[in-house]
Amino acid sequence: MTAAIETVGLGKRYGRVQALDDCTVTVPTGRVVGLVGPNGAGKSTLLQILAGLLTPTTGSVSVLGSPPGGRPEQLARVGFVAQDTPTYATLTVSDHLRFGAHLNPGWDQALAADRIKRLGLDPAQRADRLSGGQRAQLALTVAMAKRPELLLLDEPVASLDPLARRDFLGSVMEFVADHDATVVLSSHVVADLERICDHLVLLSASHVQVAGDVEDLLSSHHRLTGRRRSSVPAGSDVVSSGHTDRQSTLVVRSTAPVLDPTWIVDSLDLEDLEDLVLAYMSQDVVDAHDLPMEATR
Ligand SMILES: Nc1ncnc2c1ncn2[C@@H]1O[C@H](COP(=O)(O)OP(=O)(O)OP(=O)(O)O)[C@@H](O)[C@H]1O
Repeated sequence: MTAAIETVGLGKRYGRVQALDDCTVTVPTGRVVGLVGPNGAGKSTLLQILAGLLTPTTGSVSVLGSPPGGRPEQLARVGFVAQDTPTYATLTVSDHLRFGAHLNPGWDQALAADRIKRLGLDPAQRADRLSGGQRAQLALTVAMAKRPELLLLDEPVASLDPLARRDFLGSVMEFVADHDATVVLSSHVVADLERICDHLVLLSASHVQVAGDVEDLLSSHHRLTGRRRSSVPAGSDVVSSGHTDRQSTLVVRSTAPVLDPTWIVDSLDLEDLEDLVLAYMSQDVVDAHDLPMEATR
């Protein structure tokens, strides 16, 4: 099956700034992807490359099996809402829908009109008189009514209050369920996205630190508790570590079960996802040699 997104060794340089480096990611179709990373990690750069708005400096990228951007048929398959949820200040809500219909051959007017009605937006209201949350919903409506196979949303909930955030994410979930689309949402905070994402790509300092289905990420990481200076189990990579005088607690990555009897091994669940992401994000990825313990690898 064709991947929704496939990048190999992707890099983007702006002058002296390496915004994205050696980024290799495969996202299967039908996933809701959380693209998570701190400020300046390269999230917007990656999304703009996927949308065909930026050309990479190195590497290759394929979106729905073709190079991004370029041909109109390819552009019609991808919806993109940029970070500042762009709308046209002096155009009304209904102008936006007319504009969308004019520019997009696959425009779904029924979907657009139904969403505007359900959101309680006044079709005659100018975009610059809408609240931030309403503007975000309008931009999302226009992107959804294109009926894209891939929807790219750059920090869509950053400026929304908790209620608007819930409504917005609910709309995204509904769209995914109804149209079998792939969605990528970026955020600084995994807590924003963990309710709806089944796949994560974690960018930090322009590199992909970890990527995969949430279920696989959780099952390939373990929390170990044991005597300080116990050996790190063979085949495990230490993601984070904490120590008291007598005890060490590690989060390790290991695809095989950890069978070392010197450690109590706990599996991770969805509640641990944020801590796991934070450990990677803070580049707390610890080399076993730095640990106050013997490494058996
Ligand atoms: N047009 C540009 N010219 C020069 N440098 C840029 C440009 N756009 C982005 N950068 C730099 O590239 C790096 C990655 O920026 P990018 O906007 O992709 O990160 P981000 O993860 O989306 O950040 P944020 O979460 O703050 O939006 C940053 O160091 C940024 O300063």
